[in-house]
Amino acid sequence: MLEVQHISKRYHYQKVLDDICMCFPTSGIVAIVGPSGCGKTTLLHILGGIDTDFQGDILWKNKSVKHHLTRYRRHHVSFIFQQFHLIMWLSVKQNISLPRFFHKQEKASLSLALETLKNQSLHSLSLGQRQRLAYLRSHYHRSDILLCDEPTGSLDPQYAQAVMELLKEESQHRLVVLVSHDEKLVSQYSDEVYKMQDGQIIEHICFHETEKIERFPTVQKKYFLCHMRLAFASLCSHKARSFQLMIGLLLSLLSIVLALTLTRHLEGQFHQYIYSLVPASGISFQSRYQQSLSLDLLNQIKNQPGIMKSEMFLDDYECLGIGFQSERYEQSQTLFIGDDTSPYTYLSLKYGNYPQAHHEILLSLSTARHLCGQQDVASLIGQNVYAWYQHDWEVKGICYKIVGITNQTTALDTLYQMDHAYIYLLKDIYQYELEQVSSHLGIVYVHPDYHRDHVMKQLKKQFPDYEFLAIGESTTQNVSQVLNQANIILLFFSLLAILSSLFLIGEVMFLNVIQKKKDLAIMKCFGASSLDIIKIVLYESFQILILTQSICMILYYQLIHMMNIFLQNMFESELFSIQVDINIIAFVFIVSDLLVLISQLPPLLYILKMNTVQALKE
Ligand SMILES: Nc1ncnc2c1ncn2[C@@H]1O[C@H](COP(=O)(O)OP(=O)(O)OP(=O)(O)O)[C@@H](O)[C@H]1O
Repeated sequence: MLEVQHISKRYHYQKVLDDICMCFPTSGIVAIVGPSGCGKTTLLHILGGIDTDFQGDILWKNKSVKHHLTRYRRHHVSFIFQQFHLIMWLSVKQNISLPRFFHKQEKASLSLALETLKNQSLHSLSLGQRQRLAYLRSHYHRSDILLCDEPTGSLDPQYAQAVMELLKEESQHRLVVLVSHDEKLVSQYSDEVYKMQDGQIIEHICFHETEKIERFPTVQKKYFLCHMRLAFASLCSHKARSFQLMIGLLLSLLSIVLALTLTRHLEGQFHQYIYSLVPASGISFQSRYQQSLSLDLLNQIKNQPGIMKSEMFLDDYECLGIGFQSERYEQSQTLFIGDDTSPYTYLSLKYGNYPQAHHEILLSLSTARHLCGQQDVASLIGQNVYAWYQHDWEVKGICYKIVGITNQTTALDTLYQMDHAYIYLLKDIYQYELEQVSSHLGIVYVHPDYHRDHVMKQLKKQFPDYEFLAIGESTTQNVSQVLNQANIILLFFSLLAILSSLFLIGEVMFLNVIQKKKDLAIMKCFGASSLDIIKIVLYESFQILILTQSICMILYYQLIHMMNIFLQNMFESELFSIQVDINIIAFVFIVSDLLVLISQLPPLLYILKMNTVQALKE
């Protein structure tokens, strides 16, 4: 079944194998003997398909396998190495069953007193125990060919005999190729012997005709979970490094999800905040020719379809705020009030009624709370407050009666009153005629059922001498622009952070592969293909990533919750609250998965190019 034709091998200028031709039986023990350095191990590596750099050909069932050595090795060969080649970061049990991670095999019974060893640490095993372990591992893959390099070298005579007995039994069902210096054991157990010297076969002795049994390769199946388990064992073998890597990755993932969530949500909240300062239904107007506005004009505009309220701001009068102080204005006792004239018709009332007279006012709920301090807000109903106005350095107060409190929380403290009420009240205390009122800026509010742009178009048509502008639009645009720029900068830095930590993962995995290349080569000798190795390395990275992403998710939820509590305490309002954004998490996690995949290219390329024989010798 197995045949090698004209095999030659050079190491630089040294010819190690010189035109070797051999034909092996299907079963039985074939020994290769010769002095040290004659090329036995090199020949064994070529027979096993782990050394691919040679001249000549290998035939399996009369077909050349020179170009399919990986498949040939995985399906038909297993090894017992002179240096045992155990993987120190796997347990005794995992080492013995290594082939089962890559092949579907029946579970072999533990013999050779290994039952007692399986719970021991690998480091505590003696040389003999390790060799027995190496034997048992080869037993787990019932391959067609078992290649043994000095399988009894480290065993005492009693165990050496036991191993040879087992190999003899094995050789009933498969071909056992044995390299040994023990002439007694070789002559006692071998069916054929090849003698080598200086890289050549100098003698072939056949003791017994071996029976040719036709064997078929075992059914092979790869398990996702097996790769996962090996990846996890590898991850645990360098806990401190994995932990550091996870911390770095966690910080960058967390910073990017938080940065994106904050910018995305706060942008919406800023817009809401701006709208609460400058209502989205407002249109400001002024004369194109700098003429003063009149109450007549205001009433005309108010009668246009879609207009809820019109108001004008007096040029030289400024509202300073409200307070309970009736004698004189004192800044410390006065609550600053925004120039809000917005209509109250559609605001829902928490307490009291809508104003029926000029000196009656409504307060927004937040304003009422600020004004009454510790007291119950309902107690404000019916109370008098003084609104202080300034004109020509003269401050005068108007007495208002609080008749109601709305449900509104407003960004600026706000009072609502009847149309033009303050103009009539100021007229009385400052003693001016309505005709003398000077105002250059007016404002109209559009009914919620109407579209502001349409109403503005109509107004422009009806009042061509006046200029109409949607309130807050340019502010909103400016804020959007600033927020967008901040977004881009934040994104850029977060991306840098994530890229550097992913680069770190790539680098760490690359070092990991270099450090473990011997172990990976051992896996290759026991049935792992390059793809299996690649999967193990990839799964290890993804285990780190998924673990980190899970922690990141938990911390993200907690941090958002804490931030909301902080923002609510700071602004004393629920206006600023950040929502957990699953889309952002999904987006960041998918991008990081892709980047991890890309960062794994260098280690994966290294695995593909790895020289198994060289790696085994390290
Ligand atoms: N990677 C290598 N680079 C250069 N020379 C090598 C390399 N590996 C083996 N050799 C040389 O090839 C020759 C054959 O080595 P090999 O290990 O096959 O001998 P061997 O017969 O198995 O020896 P032993 O019985 O002592 O194990 C030796 O001279 C060795 O120095």
